[in-house]
Amino acid sequence: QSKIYGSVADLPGLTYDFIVVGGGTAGSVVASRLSENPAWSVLILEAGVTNEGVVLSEAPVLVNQMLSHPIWSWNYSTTPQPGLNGRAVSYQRAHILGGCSAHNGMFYTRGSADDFDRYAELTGDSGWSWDSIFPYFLKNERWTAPADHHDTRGQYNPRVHSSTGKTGVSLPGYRWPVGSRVMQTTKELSDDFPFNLDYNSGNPLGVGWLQYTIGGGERSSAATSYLTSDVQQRPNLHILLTARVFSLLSNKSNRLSFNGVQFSHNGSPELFTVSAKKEIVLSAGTIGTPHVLMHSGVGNKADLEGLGIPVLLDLPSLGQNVSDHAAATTTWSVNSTDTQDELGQNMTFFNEAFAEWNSTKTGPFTTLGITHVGWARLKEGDEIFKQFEDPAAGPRTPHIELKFTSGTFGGSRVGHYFSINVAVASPLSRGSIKLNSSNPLDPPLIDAGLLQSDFDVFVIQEAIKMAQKFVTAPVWKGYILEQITPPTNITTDSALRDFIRSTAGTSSHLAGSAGMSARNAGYGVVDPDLLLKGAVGVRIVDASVLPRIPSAHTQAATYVIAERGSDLIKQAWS
Ligand SMILES: Cc1cc2nc3c(=O)[nH]c(=O)nc-3n(C[C@H](O)[C@H](O)[C@H](O)COP(=O)(O)OP(=O)(O)OC[C@H]3O[C@@H](n4cnc5c(N)ncnc54)[C@H](O)[C@@H]3O)c2cc1C
Repeated sequence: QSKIYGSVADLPGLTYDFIVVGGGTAGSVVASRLSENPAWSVLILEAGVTNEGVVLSEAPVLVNQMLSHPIWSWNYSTTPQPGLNGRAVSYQRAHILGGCSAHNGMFYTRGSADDFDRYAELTGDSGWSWDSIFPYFLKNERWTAPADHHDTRGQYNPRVHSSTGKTGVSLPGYRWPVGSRVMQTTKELSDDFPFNLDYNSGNPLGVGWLQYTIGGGERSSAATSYLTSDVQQRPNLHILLTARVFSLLSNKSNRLSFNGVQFSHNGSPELFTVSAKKEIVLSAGTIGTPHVLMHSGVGNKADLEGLGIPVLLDLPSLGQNVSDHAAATTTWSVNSTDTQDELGQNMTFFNEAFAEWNSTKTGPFTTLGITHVGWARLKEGDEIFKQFEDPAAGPRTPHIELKFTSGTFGGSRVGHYFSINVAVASPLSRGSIKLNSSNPLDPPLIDAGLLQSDFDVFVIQEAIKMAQKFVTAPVWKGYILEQITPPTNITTDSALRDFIRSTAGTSSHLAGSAGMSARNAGYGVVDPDLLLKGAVGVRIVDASVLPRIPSAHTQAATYVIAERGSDLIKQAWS
């Protein structure tokens, strides 16, 4: 008896202790944890569709096919980005139970200890420090053998992992040969690219084996790891899919208090209302959460008034301070056919690999072509720091990310390649989420702020130079044939910066639109307990509360926010 309901009429009632808006990465965790208490009733309202049987989500290698399909996406675009020479870029957000964890790149990267220590400092709550958060990483993570069961000694540090959590994490389960060249480079160019046994230890600097949210050869999403069939069958947990929340409703009291949620179902124009006896937990993500709140009358007063939305709470920080990891790619053609490109060009190989994955969950379908990831800092004392304040959280925090990829990164191109996708790990750029109209069905204005700061362009420029240095190690001789991107006729820094602005894109890591701040701060959206400032009844638990984007892909940080957020809710109501 799955508690996923097909219609509003089938719901057991219209009042619950907790209503979780958004069954995404964080929302799935919160609903799962809160419904551990059989005395509490929990309802998830998720706008997207089921994750059941979606092979493009389950088979790790098929993620790009999933991303090109509109049914599992909100199909957003950014506003024209001045930092990208005015280009507007497509902006992925998942429209499926499990949220972005069900269609992301599965990188499992926690960030630096400094990142979390800075959260503690910014919020005045030591509970967000690395040491305090560390047990939540372990509570979330279920370290798993890679799909090929290879000997993983020397590829990670077991002391910083846990095999008893929920979300499957593993090393690559199919070893593209380029991985051994990357490892050899850490020996041949060890000053620039030292090997790091485990970048998830709190000190990510160096090059290490990539850890993925993959278990048993399949993607492990928040839905598959926290909303398992036994959890879904709890009598106190209820899930309604294709339920699009329009706004939160306030009740009449002295203090602004929200206790209702208005939503549509299956795209019908009829609006329904459900009530929360204890709390509404907003987990609609960095775009969805401010969107719902602004349509509820919360946000920048002038902006809301300009759209004719009655203002209940003037909260100018809502939707501000968002950031992402802008990224660009360097690509070389190689003297080998044994790269991941082969899957896109050799149908026999593709079909055999798919059949292998279907029968044993092994083979090339169990991973992406990325074998390693590197994290690096700009040179200490670089001239750039005279012009810009260093945005990195501390000395263990990278400015640069390098993703070492067998094949083209995230796309297709005829031939065989090695790529290094580079990203700004600690961006200075900021963007915003704003409403476009008073119609809750209209997408918001998404300004991801990509490369808005010249500092971030400088970081990508230096990262591309690092990538080019990487392939000068002797081990690449005879393997690398020709540099494809950036084109070799780019010989000056200013031409390189032009290339970056005209080709760079997003990592889809948008965070920070409802940032945490200290209780007494005159800015921010939630307090350190994740409660909406200036109102009662609403807590925000998702990537929007990150006061700074971590120097890492954002799902691990989202998982720990959700785990700690669930504990904060339990403590408040027990
Ligand atoms: C393409 C892509 C690749 C990525 N790759 C990686 C990676 O490799 N590693 C990594 O660590 N991170 C990655 N990320 C980022 C990471 O997945 C996200 O930061 C994280 O999952 C965000 O979690 P969340 O809970 O904040 O939001 P989400 O997971 O987006 O959850 C929000 C949920 O709310 C629902 N929702 C929104 N609005 C409404 C509404 N009005 N009514 C009802 N429901 C609503 C959405 O449908 C969604 O299910 C990637 C993201 C994307 C998009």
